[in-house]
Amino acid sequence: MAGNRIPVVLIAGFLGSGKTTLLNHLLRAGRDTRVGVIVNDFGSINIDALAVAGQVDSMIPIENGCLCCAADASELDAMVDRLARPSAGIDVIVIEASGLAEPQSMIRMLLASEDERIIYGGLVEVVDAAEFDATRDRHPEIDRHLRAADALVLNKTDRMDAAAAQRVLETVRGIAPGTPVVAAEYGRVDPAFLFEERTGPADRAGYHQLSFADLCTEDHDHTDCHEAGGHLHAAYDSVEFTSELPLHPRRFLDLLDTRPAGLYRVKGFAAFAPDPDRRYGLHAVGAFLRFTPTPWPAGEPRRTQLVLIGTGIDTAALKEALAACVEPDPAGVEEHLMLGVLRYVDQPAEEHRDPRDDAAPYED
Ligand SMILES: Nc1nc2c(ncn2[C@@H]2O[C@H](COP(=O)(O)OP(=O)(O)OP(=O)(O)O)[C@@H](O)[C@H]2O)c(=O)[nH]1
Repeated sequence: MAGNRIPVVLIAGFLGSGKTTLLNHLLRAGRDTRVGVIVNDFGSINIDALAVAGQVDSMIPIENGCLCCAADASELDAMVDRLARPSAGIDVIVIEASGLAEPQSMIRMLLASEDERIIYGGLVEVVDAAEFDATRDRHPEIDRHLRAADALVLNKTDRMDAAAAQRVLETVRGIAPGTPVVAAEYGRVDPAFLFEERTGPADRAGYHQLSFADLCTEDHDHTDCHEAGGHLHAAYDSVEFTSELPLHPRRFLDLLDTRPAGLYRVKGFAAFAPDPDRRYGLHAVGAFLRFTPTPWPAGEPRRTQLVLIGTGIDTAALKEALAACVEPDPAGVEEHLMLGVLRYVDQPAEEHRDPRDDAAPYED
């Protein structure tokens, strides 16, 4: 009976748009809803999974490759099935796609699922309002992603003035006419916008959830884009970096401050030699850079783990440069060298922002 099926909601959006932040918000705000989560990150270190761990009823991380490139749907099917088993008591399953995912491929997999306990609950596309024009210039295929969405979250509106936000809103509405759009800061949207309304009656105004047939019509487009290199993956490389020894703050900051424009996304956790008791969550999205220090969770190794994603980057040189940031003699590094890092730490002045809404894990 379709009415009892567990909806599977897909959250997608370009690199750094705020998918994990939105997911963390939903997990906290939708207290009465038991959410099962599948998190698919681009690299082999699943930073996103680390960022939601501990806040979720049931989570399955997927590393090493984007789900949308999986040859068949069976892997995804098996995971969804695990979460949908009655003993898990899950009300809704949310899949966070990687920032380079091709949402149509994932929708197709979900619609093809023969699991009778689930039903595709729609695609929610997160848009970074502040980066929207630049991202669209580089990747016109983003329009196709917006058109596949059932709901759009225009995120990061705090990073621009009201007129600019309105202009982006109108552009987005023009690309995907009829699709509900909600403006948000730090992914703070009413969970009902994603969970209940998205899985509501298919005939209400504005609702145009894609059917399998719609996707097959777009297949042509999709195949072409894979082959012609239009798929977002085709243009991007990633570097993963792990170190058991802490980093030298100045050397690491120099590397970040001079990062090439193509290095669009950096995320992870850093350990710095002069501040051994704190773990520095790190996010760079385009030119934006921020560190979020929190105490190291008890029992967790004080290890630096980073994922760097970019286009036209020299991955070998980047790995070498990162290795050169490792400090073999942590005790000899002076504390004042942390000042450069602290420039990128948010001050508590951001009163209206609940820091727990950030993608970094605050619930130690
Ligand atoms: N100013 C501002 N920053 C935000 C907002 N939402 C998210 N961020 C920040 O943007 C950065 C990236 O957020 P994430 O939630 O990790 O983005 P993501 O889409 O999951 O990233 P990928 O999985 O790498 O594609 C983090 O530093 C967030 O704190 C927002 O509304 N305003």
